[in-house]
Amino acid sequence: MRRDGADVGWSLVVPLKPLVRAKSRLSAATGEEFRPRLALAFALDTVAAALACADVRDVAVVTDDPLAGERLAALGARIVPDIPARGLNAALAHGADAVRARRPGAAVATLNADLPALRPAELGRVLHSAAQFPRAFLADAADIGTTLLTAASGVELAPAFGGPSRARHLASGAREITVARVASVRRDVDTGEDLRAALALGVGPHTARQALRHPDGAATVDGAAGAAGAPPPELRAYGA
Ligand SMILES: Nc1nc2c(ncn2[C@@H]2O[C@H](COP(=O)(O)OP(=O)(O)OP(=O)(O)O)[C@@H](O)[C@H]2O)c(=O)[nH]1
Ligand SMILES: C=C(OP(=O)(O)O)C(=O)O
Repeated sequence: MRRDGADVGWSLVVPLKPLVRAKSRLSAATGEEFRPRLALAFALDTVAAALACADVRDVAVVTDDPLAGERLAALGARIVPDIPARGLNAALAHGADAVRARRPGAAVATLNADLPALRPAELGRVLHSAAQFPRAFLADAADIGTTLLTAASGVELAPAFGGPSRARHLASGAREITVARVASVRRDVDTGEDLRAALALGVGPHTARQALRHPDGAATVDGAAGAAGAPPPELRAYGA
């Protein structure tokens, strides 16, 4: 609550599967051992960048994973236990309910946990645009899925994620956000190719560290950095 009494700022809901099952489509590119570590790194970079966004008031992570819960709570996120075996949309509705149980007038935004290149200022631009509509969403980089869905104060979230969710969210009456210069908010990582695209944008420090540890990762990160010996852009603190 601001000093003038206004109840402002977005409450974010971030869903995260147990790490043992997360990012299954990445295992072909990264190997089974590395996949859960990367899934955790993506979530840490996503949540750290979200918490650094001036328009974000708080972040609730819906997860049953004990390690991820501990690490994300240490960043400042609230951990909401999942409803087991009900899937992503139930987890998101549950997270929004948990937020609004504490703050009934909350404006809620869901954000996927696989956005390792997320920039706080870009998330801010998306949220400013979303604030004009009762419900709004941002399509993923492939223009097929969704990375963010918002519901204004008093509006039901009604999430319809999974597969081609951009079309589903459009059909549900949510407004598509088309603001420019928000590539990092759309850059979800499901495959090895997506990971290379995120590294080229510049990922947060947790993902950068994992990429450097991976047998093939150092070459990828050096490639993204450009000049040999220069500090990779991925290792910089979050910038605009
Ligand atoms: N809490 C919770 N989060 C989920 C659930 N299913 C998916 N998610 C999260 O929702 C986002 C998008 O999920 P998916 O694309 O289905 O799963 P993923 O782990 O990212 O990738 P794949 O395993 O390759 O499908 C990610 O942040 C997931 O961790 C669920 O049942 N509960
Ligand atoms: C669940 C979704 O994401 P993903 O691309 O990770 O499957 C979605 O876009 O609705």
